[in-house]
Amino acid sequence: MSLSAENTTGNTTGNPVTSPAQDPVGKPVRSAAGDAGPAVESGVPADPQALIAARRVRIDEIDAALIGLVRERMTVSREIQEARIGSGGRRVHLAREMDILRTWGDALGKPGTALAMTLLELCRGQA
Ligand SMILES: C=C(O[C@@H]1C=C(C(=O)O)C=C[C@H]1O)C(=O)O
Repeated sequence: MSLSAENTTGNTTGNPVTSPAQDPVGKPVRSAAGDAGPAVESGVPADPQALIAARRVRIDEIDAALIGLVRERMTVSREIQEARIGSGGRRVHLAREMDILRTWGDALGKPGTALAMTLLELCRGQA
């Protein structure tokens, strides 16, 4: 499964992006959503409701993929914890958790750290 972003322009608005190079005369072009109707040069979708509906379908797909990945992470994490406990160790490994919190914080800031704490709670229970 791939979570790679469809949009390589760095645009995070969810709005279609058109460039003068692709559309020099400003005529309507297909939107980034593909099925959300034409967009215009300004980047304002001609049919915002169609765009919103189409992009929500994609958000639902992304959420389903994320939930699947979280469930897989829980399974893998449990395997590690059980192996460690089975060989006389502890469930929690604080140094490893600090690395994970740093990774998420570096990528996404404070909310990223909070998200990582939630992930860790899901994976190993309350510390
Ligand atoms: C999975 C592990 O065990 C625990 C769970 C972790 C996790 O879900 O990422 C991280 C550290 C440990 O507290 C591990 O040590 O890697």
